[in-house]
Amino acid sequence: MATATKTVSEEEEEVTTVKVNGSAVNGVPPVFTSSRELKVVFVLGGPGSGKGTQCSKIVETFGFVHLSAGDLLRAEIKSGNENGNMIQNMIKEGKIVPAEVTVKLLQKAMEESENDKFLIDGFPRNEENRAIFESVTGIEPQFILFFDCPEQEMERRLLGRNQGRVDDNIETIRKRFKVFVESSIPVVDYYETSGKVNKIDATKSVDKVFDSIRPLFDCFNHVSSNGYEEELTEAIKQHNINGSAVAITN
Ligand SMILES: Nc1ncnc2c1ncn2[C@@H]1O[C@H](COP(=O)(O)OP(=O)(O)O)[C@@H](O)[C@H]1O
Ligand SMILES: Nc1ccn([C@@H]2O[C@H](COP(=O)(O)OP(=O)(O)O)[C@@H](O)[C@H]2O)c(=O)n1
Repeated sequence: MATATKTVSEEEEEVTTVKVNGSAVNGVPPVFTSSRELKVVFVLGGPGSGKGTQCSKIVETFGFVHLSAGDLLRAEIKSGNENGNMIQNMIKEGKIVPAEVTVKLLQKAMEESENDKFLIDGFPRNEENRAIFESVTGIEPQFILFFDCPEQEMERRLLGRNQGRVDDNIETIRKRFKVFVESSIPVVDYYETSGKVNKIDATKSVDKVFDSIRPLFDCFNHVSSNGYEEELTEAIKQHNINGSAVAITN
């Protein structure tokens, strides 16, 4: 009689062979257990550049799931998990939490969701974030949204944010800016070499910023006869022709 119980070897097989987007990294297969073809967009930019604000609008209009690495880490502190104290101290100091912790939270959130389109906000924040995410999930991002904003404007926004965050004070803000320039900009540079970065002028009004983002997401809603990949490539090309070729200003 057939039974629902899997043998150990069947379970091993499932974990190592049913994987997202396929490829093994350095010969080690990804351990992600979902078999869905997930589409991921990374949303990067300095603290206070408006990432979360725009992610909410993209979710409303294009049906993505918003995963904020910072929000997931803050929820972990609240949950009373053993890592909570360490995470709290890192955030207070504006430091980047070890990638295994953050990747595990992102992975769990993606596996628990039934959606297949994710905006991953505030991640990868350094090379370690990027490499571990890639090796664990096997996911290559569709593209990167990079919010370009001068520090003076980000500082003004953060000091007015009023969300009671332990890191929105001038001392920690300065540390976060330094970490952003030293650790996060190199990740943007890395993706720039494969033409995946779409720089957004984040100094404009919320609605104007969204207008400049919108064409990059249209292809997720209506796929032309050329197919989704071609439509996305064309949208990225047009975005760059329209005066936003990547030139990091920090
Ligand atoms: N385009 C904008 N112009 C002015 N203020 C903005 C703009 N976008 C966001 N803000 C405000 O700036 C603060 C930081 O925005 P937020 O989306 O939380 O940034 P991030 O997620 O990049 O840290 C918030 O108080 C938000 O309301
Ligand atoms: N990938 C990430 C994202 C956030 N964080 C931590 O969470 C803090 C807040 O990040 P956030 O993305 O919520 O906020 P912003 O700094 O973008 O405003 C960072 O300064 C880091 O201490 C992290 O360690 N690793």
